[in-house]
Amino acid sequence: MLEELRKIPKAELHIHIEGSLEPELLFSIAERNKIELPYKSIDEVRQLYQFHNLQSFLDIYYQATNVLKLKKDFYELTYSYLERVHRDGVCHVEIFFDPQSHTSRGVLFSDVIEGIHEALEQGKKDFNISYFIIMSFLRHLSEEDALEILEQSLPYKHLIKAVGLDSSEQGNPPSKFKTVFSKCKDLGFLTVAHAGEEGPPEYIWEALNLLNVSRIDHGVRSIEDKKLIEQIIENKIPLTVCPLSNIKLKVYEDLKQHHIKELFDLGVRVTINSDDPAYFGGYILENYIQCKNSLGFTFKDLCKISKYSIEASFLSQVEKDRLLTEIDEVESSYLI
Ligand SMILES: Nc1ncnc2[nH]cnc12
Ligand SMILES: [Zn+2]
Repeated sequence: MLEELRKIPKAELHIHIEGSLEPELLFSIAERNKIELPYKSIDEVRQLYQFHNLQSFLDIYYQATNVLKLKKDFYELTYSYLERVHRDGVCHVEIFFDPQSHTSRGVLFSDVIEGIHEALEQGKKDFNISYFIIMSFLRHLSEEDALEILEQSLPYKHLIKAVGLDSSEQGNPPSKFKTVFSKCKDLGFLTVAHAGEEGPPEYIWEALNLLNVSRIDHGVRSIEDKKLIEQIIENKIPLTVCPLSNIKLKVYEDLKQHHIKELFDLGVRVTINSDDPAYFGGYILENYIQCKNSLGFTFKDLCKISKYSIEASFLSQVEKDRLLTEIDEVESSYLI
């Protein structure tokens, strides 16, 4: 079954490229950039990856991000991720990057986006993985800061498909970013937002009604609001769920308690993603496998979830139809 799961063409729609920085790469880039790390070994770093909530993770994530300085670093980070998920059967990625966490340290916006973009182009040639880039605003910063980075991004607008909203959720509701999201829409960007990871269902309502998002990132706390679930089902709003992330960040104590299967059974278009795979114990395929093992998803269910990931992507309908047919072929060859 593992081999069959690997073969299902999947889209990954919720991956922070900075969250794919494996300790090995962290050390090698730090050495190249002559940055002294506060840890001595890879093992010591991995031991730090015990989190009790989102903020305890973000503190370590932003610290590690500090080693990324040059275009070459962003290229290497992104290409390593693609090399890795190619083995998981990923055919399309929509990756987040957090420009503010780099430009605030003096890194050039151009180096960040060009490094990421060139790696994605190379990955398309080498692994046949298509892509879109999503620029994420850091919600713990002000809306003025978001407007400022939006301004800096405009020369690279052709490389950015959508904007998102991430970082510390509690106390930073989507409504804080209404103006910048409205400006982004006017400029032609699509929009997504993290909501209902740790924050209440009200934040999901705000993301839908005030930011007009195409997808909700995480969204697991929608289960607490019956009306919201009805709305999500009726309007076919996809949720980009990250099961192993939710366990590592203690949204749930155990995968068996996760609501993804309940949401799926209700008819919500859930997708399975990795979020920050270098920190959370698994890339996308591992998330699929553990959902199957802990929550009783069948192979057919997981094919349906992959189809949701294609349908929820920003690909053209022609591209979607081609990939949906490929999933049908994998599914029927397994079920024969
Ligand atoms: N899981 C997550 N939630 C919010 N912001 C993030 N940035 C990176 N990972 C994140
Ligand atoms: Zn995320």
